[in-house]
Amino acid sequence: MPANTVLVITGEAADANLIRASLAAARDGPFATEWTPDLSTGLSRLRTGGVDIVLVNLFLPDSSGAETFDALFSLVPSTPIMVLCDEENEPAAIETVQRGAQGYLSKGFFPNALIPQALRSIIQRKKVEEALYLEKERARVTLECIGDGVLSTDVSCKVTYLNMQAERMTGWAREEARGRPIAEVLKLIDGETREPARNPVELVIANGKNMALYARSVLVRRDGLEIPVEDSAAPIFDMAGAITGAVVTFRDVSETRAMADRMAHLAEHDYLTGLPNRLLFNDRLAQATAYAKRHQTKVAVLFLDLDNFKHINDSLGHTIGDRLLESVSKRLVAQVRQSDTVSRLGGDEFVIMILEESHTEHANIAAEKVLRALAEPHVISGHELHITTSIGISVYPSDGEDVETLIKNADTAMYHAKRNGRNDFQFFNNEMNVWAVERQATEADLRKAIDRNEFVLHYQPKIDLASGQVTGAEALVRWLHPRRGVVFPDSFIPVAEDSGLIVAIGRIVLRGACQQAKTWLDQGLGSFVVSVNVSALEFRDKNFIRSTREALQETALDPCFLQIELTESVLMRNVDSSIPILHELKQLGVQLAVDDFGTGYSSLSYLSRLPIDVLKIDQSFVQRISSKSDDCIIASAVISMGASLRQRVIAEGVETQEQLNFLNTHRCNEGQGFLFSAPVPAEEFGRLIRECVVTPARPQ
Ligand SMILES: Nc1nc2c(ncn2[C@@H]2O[C@@H]3COP(=O)(O)O[C@H]4[C@@H](O)[C@H](n5cnc6c(=O)[nH]c(N)nc65)O[C@@H]4COP(=O)(O)O[C@H]3[C@H]2O)c(=O)[nH]1
Repeated sequence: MPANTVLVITGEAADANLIRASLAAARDGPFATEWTPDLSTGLSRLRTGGVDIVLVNLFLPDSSGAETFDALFSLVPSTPIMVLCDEENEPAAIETVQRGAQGYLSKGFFPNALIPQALRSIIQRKKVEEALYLEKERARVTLECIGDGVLSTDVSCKVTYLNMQAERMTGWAREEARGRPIAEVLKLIDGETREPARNPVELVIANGKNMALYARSVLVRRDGLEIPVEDSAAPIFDMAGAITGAVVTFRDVSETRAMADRMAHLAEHDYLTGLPNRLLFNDRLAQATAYAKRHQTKVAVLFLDLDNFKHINDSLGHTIGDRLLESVSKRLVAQVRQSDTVSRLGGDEFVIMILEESHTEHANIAAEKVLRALAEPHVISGHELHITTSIGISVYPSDGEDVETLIKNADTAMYHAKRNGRNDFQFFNNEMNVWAVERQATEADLRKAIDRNEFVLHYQPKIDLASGQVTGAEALVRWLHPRRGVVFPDSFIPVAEDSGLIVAIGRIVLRGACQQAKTWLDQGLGSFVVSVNVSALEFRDKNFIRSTREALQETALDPCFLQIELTESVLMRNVDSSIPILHELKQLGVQLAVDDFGTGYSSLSYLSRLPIDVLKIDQSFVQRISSKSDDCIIASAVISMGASLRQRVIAEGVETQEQLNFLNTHRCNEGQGFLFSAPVPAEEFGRLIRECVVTPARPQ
């Protein structure tokens, strides 16, 4: 054990010797005793360090009384100082004890055998005190610096300590809070029920175990502000293992809880419209059907698909498309009751769950209201957008007992509503399922057909009614199905349009028709135009112009021999965006024809704005021509409309001589129909031309 160094500062050498002798006799270890006769040499010695205890006589040659002590204490505050005194100086010595001295030693005790022991214990106690002080200081600084609130109580749950963060969060100053019940200072409520929550400190003291706070705890600050908090409490035990109190630490989790709430909301809602997403909708529908089962009620599912959304999105951009979806979702929510759920499944598909009693009158009413509300123009960024929707409705339990079936069947019914002319609603029936299965099979077969190129083109001649010359040929696609044989376009074009496969099929047709026209030209069969039908989806496809150009280039066909037929409804659906596409096509050098003319709602002013070469009167008008029919008036009106627009007019579906006579009388330019020839394969068409089998038609 290293010797403890004792510095004796006294002007009396005899006293110093007595003490030295006393310490030399120490049995529990050595002392190194040093002596200085006055304060200044004492202070110098202390500055060099290594002194464990100072024994000082307050009355020195260069200093006297309390001043002596103060000078030493201020230099070495953590070194114990004992004052040496005689009876007469005892009051001054006692006073230094109040100023920080460890004690005093009267002259009569200098030789006492207990002195070494006493000094040793003072030295050790001072060291322990110093270590404890540092420990406590470290803990205090840590507690004041950390971002969590820390609060401790005694065993009766009275507050004993709050760190600075706890002061801020509770609104209680440490001094004010001390001694108050914890429930008053740390006031917690259940964030969900808003009932007071039992304070964790009370539970910890009762159970003697650590515990976490209730997950949705909210701290009510002294001024009433509510802060969501999270954390834990732990008991404090004394050395004997008895609980003396508890510490609770808590942290402001407003941001993390808000973030968690946001994440939970996002997981169940559509980011764009804020409506419940598919996940939440499915869950609500499952609950609603379970309720309906118990109470023998019904649930209707309305499946909505916006009719022209894709086109608006493609032509005006996604920002406007998004705003339109927001506008649609607001209108949908406004049309149904609060107990119903409107959800966006994605894209332009929405579903609505309607709770019914025993009938489906709410679904009926809601569908009608939705159709009306959505058809009102949506004004977005200066554009007046018109959109309609098709709605399919399935009803629990008759159309399905589970969520998946109900949505699938409502979707199928929506499909039928769309096919029936859009802007309408349709209840599901079981026959639709058979149809849906067939449709699926057709779609799957069509995909294979594209890969295997199972398509052929038939050509139907167009005849100049005055000269009887063939002026052109309409290319009409046929599908050579490996099992079903020849499939006509009406059976597969709608499926191809709905599935988007029409774009690929259209390319095959376009290229095939250009190739055939070029072959006929090269064979010297005469100069006539070959026309192809182009669906809405192809026409609006951003690559349409490019693939038309490529087909012409690859086949080396002069563009003036190609005609693109577009139905009136395709053109009129969005005239503003149709016009630039039509102009681009015209720039390529191709001809443009309006198919099924008369069935849409084109006005003359619109038509005059379109760069159209040919109007094709829909066959329904032609076929109703008879001597007494009023339809004759329409047919003649359409012919004169074409003439006034300086466009060639072709009558489609000419079947009888009577119709032909009528058309000739009204100076219709061209005709097409079974009277001249049905659509035929390319070789046969070539033969027809070569052998002049097509009957020239002269007015009779
Ligand atoms: N009752 C009657 N019908 C006649 C007469 N003359 C011709 N037809 C038929 O009327 C349809 C005329 O074609 P469309 O109106 O463009 O109507 C076409 C067209 O909209 C569509 N289509 C045909 N080929 C294609 C194609 O390659 N692409 C696209 N997108 N659609 C096509 O399928 C529809 C039906 O085509 P098809 O079955 O070939 O039916 C053809 C043709 O065979 C007649 O005198 N009387």
